Amino acid sequence: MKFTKMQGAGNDYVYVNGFVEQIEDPATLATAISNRHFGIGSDGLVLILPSETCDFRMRMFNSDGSESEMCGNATRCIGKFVYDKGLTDKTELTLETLAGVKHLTLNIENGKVNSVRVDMGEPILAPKQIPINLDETSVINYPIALESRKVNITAVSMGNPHAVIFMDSLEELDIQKSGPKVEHHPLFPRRTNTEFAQVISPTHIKMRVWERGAGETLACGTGACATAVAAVLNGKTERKVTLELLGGNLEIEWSEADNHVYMTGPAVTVFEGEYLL
Ligand SMILES: N[C@@H](CCC[C@H](N)C(=O)O)C(=O)O
Repeated sequence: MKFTKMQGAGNDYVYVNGFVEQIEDPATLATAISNRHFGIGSDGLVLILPSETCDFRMRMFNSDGSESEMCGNATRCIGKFVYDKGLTDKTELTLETLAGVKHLTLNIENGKVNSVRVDMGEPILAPKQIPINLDETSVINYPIALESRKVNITAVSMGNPHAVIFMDSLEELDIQKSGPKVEHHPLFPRRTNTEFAQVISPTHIKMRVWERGAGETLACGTGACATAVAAVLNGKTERKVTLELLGGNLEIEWSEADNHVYMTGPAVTVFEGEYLL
């Protein structure tokens, strides 16, 4: 199987051209190839597929084999993959995902894509749709128990579930301990991605992420969008912010005009190869 390893702000996936390769069991393949010792090494697997309604279709699998509805960093890398490889010459693309249609704008430099702006759509705050088992209209700065501790979460779906926790400082964060506890908290019937965020200024947030099905990653596009939305809902920042992640920065804007969240960030090809199935 031919593959391309790509990363967006350090969130790395193995990308496979599903127009050419037939993948019978992507969940099992995702687990095998993601292994950083016995596989290619990645946060998961992304399939680029034909679509009946859009230019392309994405399927994304975490490193534990679970399929996610959405992946922000992968949408940007798909934009780069299809343009740089000549699968399209369009710089405005539609992408079908399990979380609806996403609109991509490719920024070209020297004939190649160097960054991508994605219309990530409207954030979802209704608990049933996130999903989180609470009878509230929205879950903003809501206290939950993590064993003996209490933390306040803001729950946002960007097509996939996120719990955002604001902290005074990320210095004291033990993400290997706290991440899995929020991911598997009984309030979240389909588990959750978790963002730990420190507001640096009204236009700058530092963030670390514990991803559902993958553990800590260097960046999460949907997580950055959810964090920007949560920061506005909690009165902490302006609507246009820089999200500083371990693997790089993402520019996020929650537009007042159309309620959509816009994400701009890098997309990088790391290497290509063949994997023996
Ligand atoms: N890293 C991604 C999100 C990946 C999906 C997530 N782990 C889930 O299960 O929802 C991003 O860039 O958005």
